[in-house]
Amino acid sequence: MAPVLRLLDLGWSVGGATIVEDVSFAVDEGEFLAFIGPNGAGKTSLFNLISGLVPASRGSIGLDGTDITAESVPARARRGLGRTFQTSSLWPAMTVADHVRLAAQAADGGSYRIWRRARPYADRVGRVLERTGLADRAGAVAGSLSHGEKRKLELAVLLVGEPRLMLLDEPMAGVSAEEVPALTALIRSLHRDEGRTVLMVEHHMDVLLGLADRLAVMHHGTLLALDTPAAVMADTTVQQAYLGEAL
Ligand SMILES: Nc1ncnc2c1ncn2[C@@H]1O[C@H](COP(=O)(O)OP(=O)(O)OP(=O)(O)O)[C@@H](O)[C@H]1O
Repeated sequence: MAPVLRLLDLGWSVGGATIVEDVSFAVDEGEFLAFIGPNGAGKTSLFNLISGLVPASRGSIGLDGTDITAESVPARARRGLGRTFQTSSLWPAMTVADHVRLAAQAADGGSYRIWRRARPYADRVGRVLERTGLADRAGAVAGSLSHGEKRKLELAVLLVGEPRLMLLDEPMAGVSAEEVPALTALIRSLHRDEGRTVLMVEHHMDVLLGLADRLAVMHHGTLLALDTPAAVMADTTVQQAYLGEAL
């Protein structure tokens, strides 16, 4: 079986600086691969390359055996690749349900036209809000949500497009300690119960240990290690890269 995603010598340079360098790895269907690494290591840049937000300077990206290196963000999304962002991408004055409805319209190839009729999307929106635990917040504006609810809404916006491969960039960022377990359980369920392939950047190892099949360590734009969590944590090169800090 071909891997879902295959990166080969992927690189990105901007303004004379090399941000991502010679990154190669493959991800199998249904796998959960987590990315760790110090600030500025290139994790978000790598996600930008995979999702098509920035063009690759070198190397290639294959999805289901097709070379998508030159494809646009929407073309990749149509193939089932979706992502969330490290910083919140919500409209504070728009309701939870409208966020998901507009994302559904966009996923159907429509535009983000706010005046389009809501009814055809009601069932789909309802299902996604139920799935993400936001059904009772459907009429609330995004600005009134807790940080954890905002992260769930970002997942709902992603899920309504039915991605098979989800890139989650620090989905716990800004979330209170009390809200982390529910969000972790939701992400685990999207992976284990629905079989979605997940790539996730996360700084908190305690969150990742119950989720990730493999850990990828980024350092200065390169892939320093890629292995099971236990093997990565025992890797002396990784330990040195973190200057003795506990992972
Ligand atoms: N558009 C850009 N132009 C110039 N430099 C950039 C650009 N985007 C990112 N960088 C630089 O590339 C490096 C990697 O950034 P990136 O955000 O990918 O790291 P990261 O591992 O995701 O960090 P963090 O954990 O802080 O989110 C940083 O030094 C950053 O300043």
